[in-house]
Amino acid sequence: MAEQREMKAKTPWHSGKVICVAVFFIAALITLVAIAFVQNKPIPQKYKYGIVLDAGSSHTAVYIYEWPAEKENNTGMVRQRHTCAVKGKGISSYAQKSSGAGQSLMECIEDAKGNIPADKHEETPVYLGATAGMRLLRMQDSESAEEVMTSVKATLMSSPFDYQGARIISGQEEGAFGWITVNYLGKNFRKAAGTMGALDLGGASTQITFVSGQSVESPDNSMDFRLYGNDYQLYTHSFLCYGKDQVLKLALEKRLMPVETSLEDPCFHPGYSEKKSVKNVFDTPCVHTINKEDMDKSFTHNGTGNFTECQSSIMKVFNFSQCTNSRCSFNGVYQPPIEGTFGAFSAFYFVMNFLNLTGHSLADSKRGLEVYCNTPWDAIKERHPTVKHKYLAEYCFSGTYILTLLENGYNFTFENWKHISFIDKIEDSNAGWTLGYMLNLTNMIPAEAPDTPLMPHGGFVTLVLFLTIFLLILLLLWYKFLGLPSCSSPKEVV
Ligand SMILES: O=P(O)(O)OP(=O)(O)OP(=O)(O)OC[C@H]1O[C@@H](n2cnc3c(O)ncnc32)[C@H](O)[C@@H]1O
Ligand SMILES: [Ca+2]
Repeated sequence: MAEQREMKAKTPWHSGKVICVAVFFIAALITLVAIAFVQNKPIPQKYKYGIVLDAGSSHTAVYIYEWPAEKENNTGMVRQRHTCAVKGKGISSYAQKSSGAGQSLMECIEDAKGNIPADKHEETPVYLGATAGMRLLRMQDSESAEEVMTSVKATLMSSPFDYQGARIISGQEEGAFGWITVNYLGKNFRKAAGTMGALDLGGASTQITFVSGQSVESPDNSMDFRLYGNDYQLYTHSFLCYGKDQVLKLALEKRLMPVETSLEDPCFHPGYSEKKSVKNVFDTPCVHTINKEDMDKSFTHNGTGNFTECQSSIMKVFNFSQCTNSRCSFNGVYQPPIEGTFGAFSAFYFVMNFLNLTGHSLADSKRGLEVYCNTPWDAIKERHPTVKHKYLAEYCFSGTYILTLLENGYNFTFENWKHISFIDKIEDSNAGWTLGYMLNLTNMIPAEAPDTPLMPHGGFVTLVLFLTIFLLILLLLWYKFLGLPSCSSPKEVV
């Protein structure tokens, strides 16, 4: 008996208690591994969607955004899922037949239906923001502007989406939301490095927006935001009539007065010659009104292709003579000194990208344009047979305008020119005001930084699993080298 007891004491695996403990260990281990697997398994992601229609002066674009439902307050989580370009011109071109404005959106609304899961249609907000084209129409004919807006509202309200409004946004909003978009996409709000200014060149207006170290002197140019726990005072200004289509009319107006039958233009290529109607130049509130007789005339627009002369003629569209603030850009508009880096998008990008000037210094850009503007029109057409005729004819003018606006208008220098990046998209999402507009209206940018857990959930579960296995191994090693702690009473040991 004594021998048997001794044997059992030496081979504790035979002890009922040990078997019991081992069974519990193994069961606990299996449970832990199972929990870790289940918790770490990717849960099917739930997405939310939002639609913004950018009713610009030249055209309307529909943007569909998507984001993971539970992460909507994190910077950089919303991305552009899809875009649809509305056929035809901008909604302001439907002034004489307002019902056509709403009708023109139908195709892209159908397209959006196919791009968002049907069960999400009802909860997907849809917004429309109209910009400078509608601002001009409102100035010219407020009744027609109202009718056009009523028409687009009706179309959006009849869609299955959650209609959240259609309005003409202000120039300050256009500038500020463009700034929010580029900095949200660049994840700059939660970085110490600071933010990026935004430069937007549309067809009818242009915006400049940046954080200025100096206090903004004029209240009209100041916008305050508190985002992710930081305060930003923005300088922003929108120049109505200084988008690339309207500014061409301003430049032509200066050269066309008094109305002649032909016009020699250094901003168009040598050999370019087209008959145009005077009405096409003077049909906007951006230029002076002329008498009806002159309005019905036409003129021949001849190119002479000279960059330096083109620049001098473009300088005439800016007024540098009056400034009631400490400093101004042009037309008496206050502007603090340029600071930091800038993202330049829309036509800034389209034009500079076409001219292959997105990565060049200001001096090289001027040299490039000198050669380009002087190239005969026939050679240009031959080189770019597929490019839209209107764009192609105007790249010399547009490029020269961009350089003049940035250097002489906004006071960029040869030195800080390199801080401008000409951008179209940031990580597959277009730079523009629409994303910032939606983020703001859906309260997706919190004023205070959301609390973030120390580590992601998956990491936490994995860490707990590893620590448990580690403890189990320690326990086994302890048993192997020191034996099982005795369960018998001290009396028996004695
Ligand atoms: O902001 P607003 O002023 O309302 O105008 P928009 O929103 O319609 O203006 P866009 O940025 O869409 O375009 C700016 C201008 O660039 C023109 N544009 C678009 N694509 C272009 C391209 O590939 N090359 C040259 N010009 C282009 C367009 O016709 C406009 O005149
Ligand atoms: Ca625009």
